[in-house]
Amino acid sequence: MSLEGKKLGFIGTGKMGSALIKGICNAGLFSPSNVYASDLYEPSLDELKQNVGINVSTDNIDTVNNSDIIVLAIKPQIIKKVIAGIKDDIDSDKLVISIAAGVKIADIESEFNDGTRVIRVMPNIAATVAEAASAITQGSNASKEDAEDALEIFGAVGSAIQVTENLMDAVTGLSGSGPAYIFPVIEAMADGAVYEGLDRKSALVLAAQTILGAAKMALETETHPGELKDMVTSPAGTTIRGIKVLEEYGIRSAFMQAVIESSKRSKELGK
Ligand SMILES: NC(=O)C1=CN([C@@H]2O[C@H](COP(=O)(O)OP(=O)(O)OC[C@H]3O[C@@H](n4cnc5c(N)ncnc54)[C@H](O)[C@@H]3O)[C@@H](O)[C@H]2O)C=CC1
Ligand SMILES: O=C(O)[C@@H]1CCC=N1
Repeated sequence: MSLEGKKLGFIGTGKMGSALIKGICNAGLFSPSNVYASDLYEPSLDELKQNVGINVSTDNIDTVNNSDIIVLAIKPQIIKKVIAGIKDDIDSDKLVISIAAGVKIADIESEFNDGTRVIRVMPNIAATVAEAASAITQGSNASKEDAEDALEIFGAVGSAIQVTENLMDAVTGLSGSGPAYIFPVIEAMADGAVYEGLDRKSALVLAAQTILGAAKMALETETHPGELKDMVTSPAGTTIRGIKVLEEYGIRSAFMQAVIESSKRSKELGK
């Protein structure tokens, strides 16, 4: 196993860095003693040290020096500044993984010293519960083994595929941002049932489980979603009344447009 004996570092332990650290440690892919993380915000480091047992520091150089693979989990807007602070401690033995939305591999590589191995990944927040959908793409100095390592890391917290870099903005608009499109759907569906008299707790459980079940069917039956929808929709039944309302509100167009706009923003962040 190519990850054997390797140490994993995270620069940035905000929402996504923490989600990945928790998911990866829970999956048992790395023991917490082989995981290092740094951030400027000490409470998030303390939480990870206490609850997960990883090594933490407020100095990014500690993360770099202790790790073979370094995940940059900081905002796209500060990635250049953060790289400037670590680049001279990164040699060709280390692999850098950026999860920053929009930021192109060539722009990351140009901030590092020549020859730095870089992989770009777009994960999502469901890494915390080992259900992330991630796509990876390989930089010009990264090897096939580096891509395999990245697929193994992100595959341990969900499913991970490899794409060409020109598709990373589409992935960002779809699965990177996607959980945030679905959480309000869960809340809104539950609201409908609360309106009809169901208690909030039961409504949220049923709404979330309904989305989980529908997603699992789409993945496991490999049946077209239209056909799955037809399986639920009885002639003159209840479902078609609900579907008519969703169509009247332009639900398909709304979701399509959300993915397109988010992808556009990802492209903007890369400029
Ligand atoms: N939140 C999400 O669902 C997803 C986020 N991403 C990407 O992940 C990256 C991080 O996003 P979030 O975790 O949401 O942001 P966040 O704001 O929650 O976390 C960023 C962390 O970086 C820390 N930080 C700031 N300056 C630093 C420095 N100089 N050195 C070390 N740490 C520093 C902050 O204190 C903060 O804890 C972004 O590039 C984003 O595009 C990618 C996929 C999904
Ligand atoms: O909203 C964002 O910019 C980040 C990237 C994908 C999900 N969250």
